[in-house]
Amino acid sequence: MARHSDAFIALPAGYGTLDELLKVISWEQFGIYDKMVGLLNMDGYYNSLFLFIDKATEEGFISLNARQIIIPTPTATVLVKKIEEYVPFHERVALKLNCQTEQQLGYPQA
Ligand SMILES: C/C(=C\CNc1ncnc2c1ncn2[C@@H]1O[C@H](COP(=O)(O)O)[C@@H](O)[C@H]1O)CO
Repeated sequence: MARHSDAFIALPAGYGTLDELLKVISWEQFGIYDKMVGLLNMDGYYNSLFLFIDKATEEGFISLNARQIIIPTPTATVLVKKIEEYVPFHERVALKLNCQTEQQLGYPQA
């Protein structure tokens, strides 16, 4: 399913959504996908997650390039606009993996 998607978005939710969100961010980090990862940060729901991500970036656990993978938006309207305007840029990722590697790692197939 991920392979056929135009973008990944997460709405305010719980563990299951966080699981999927962090997974696609990780895939993007390794260059498996280069699709927009949008977060509907309605009423600042995910502000504390961004505080954590910024701390991890400051501490060097997340690269500055990888920090930019996730794109927060305050409303659904802005989220859709950002998806329409999104331009992929692979240079932000540290390592480019291909589909064969993806299969070897056991990532889900479409
Ligand atoms: C095996 C995989 C994922 C397992 N998790 C889920 N699978 C399917 N549907 C899910 C999963 N986690 C949540 N959901 C659905 O999303 C709703 C929101 O959940 P959240 O925990 O509040 O984010 C929930 O109601 C479920 O319908 C593959 O990676």
